[in-house]
Amino acid sequence: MTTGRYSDHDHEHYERPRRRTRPRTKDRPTYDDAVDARVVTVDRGRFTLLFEGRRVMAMKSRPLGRKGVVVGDHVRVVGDMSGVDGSLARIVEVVPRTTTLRRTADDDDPVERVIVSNADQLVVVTALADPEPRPRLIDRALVAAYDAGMAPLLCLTKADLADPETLLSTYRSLGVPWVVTQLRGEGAGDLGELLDRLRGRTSVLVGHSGVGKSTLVNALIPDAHREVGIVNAVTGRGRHTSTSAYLLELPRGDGWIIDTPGIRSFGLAHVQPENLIEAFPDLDEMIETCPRGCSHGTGEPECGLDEAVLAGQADPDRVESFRRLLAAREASSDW
Ligand SMILES: Nc1nc2c(ncn2[C@@H]2O[C@H](COP(=O)(O)OP(=O)(O)OP(=O)(O)O)[C@@H](O)[C@H]2O)c(=O)[nH]1
Ligand SMILES: [Zn+2]
Repeated sequence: MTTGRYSDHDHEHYERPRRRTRPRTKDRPTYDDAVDARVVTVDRGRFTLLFEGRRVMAMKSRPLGRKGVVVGDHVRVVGDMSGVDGSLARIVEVVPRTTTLRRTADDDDPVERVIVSNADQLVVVTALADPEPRPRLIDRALVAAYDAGMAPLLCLTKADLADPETLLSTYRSLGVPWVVTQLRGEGAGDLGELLDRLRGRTSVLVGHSGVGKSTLVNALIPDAHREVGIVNAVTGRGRHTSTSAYLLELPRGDGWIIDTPGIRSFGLAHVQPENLIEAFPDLDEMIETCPRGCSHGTGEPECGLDEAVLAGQADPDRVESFRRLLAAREASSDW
């Protein structure tokens, strides 16, 4: 018997349909004995899975073909699930993803790739000072979040060093929720507000080097042991042994976070103005009158957004913020 479960469903939109070189086998195994697990991290083709509270190593099995398996994936697995040294299970299916976050193409790899799946919140970690906030990068992260259908959260670290007001004024009209944290200096350590925002969700933490992301992860999950500090003077990167994303469970089952030491920028080339404006329901209805092919950017002739502003039907700050994000798609800046 064949089931649809192992058909060649492709959840990765970046992949062009591939010509099938082998006929679909009628007698493909159905893996009734497969169990559910979640991908914790990926290292050179080997996957660390979480299964019944323990870590199990696994590899992809043949039926998956070239389909990617990424951190955050819920997978179906067969084989040795003992997790003992040297054991290796096999991933036979990737459960359809609810969200995907991609990193940008780069010189080494011209394809935008999914790096993390099934996260519902993107936490943009930014220091209020040392290093200075980089609004362009925040904007790009927000575009990635809106496009992926993930809720954005600004996490402003090092509140002992600077006041958040200047930065927040830039994001107020976007309505992005925010929390401030402080893990050094007097009165440091209260993460209650952040924990409230993380509870019951899977959150991806992104941020460029030195913003205090590892410090934060270690404070949230004391046995995470993420490496802190020492930025390499030559590469500008932290001294991470691994650059892969890593899924961690918050204490007391309060939710999941995915740390992403390796992400240096987001793939936004695929983001269409129409995808982005969907995250702005108040503006979405204003573009119905736009001429065909309108990109809704600044200076577009007869864009419905301008008309709505003139008619007092749209908040000019909202329109400006939307257009700023639209323009941030094109900026190519790394973390
Ligand atoms: N003043 C101040 N310093 C902080 C705070 N949180 C972290 N730091 C310091 O900022 C530096 C960078 O912290 P990390 O946690 O390594 O930053 P990171 O974002 O993980 O950076 P990479 O490891 O390079 O990816 C360290 O020296 C921390 O001690 C804070 O709340 N206030
Ligand atoms: Zn328009």
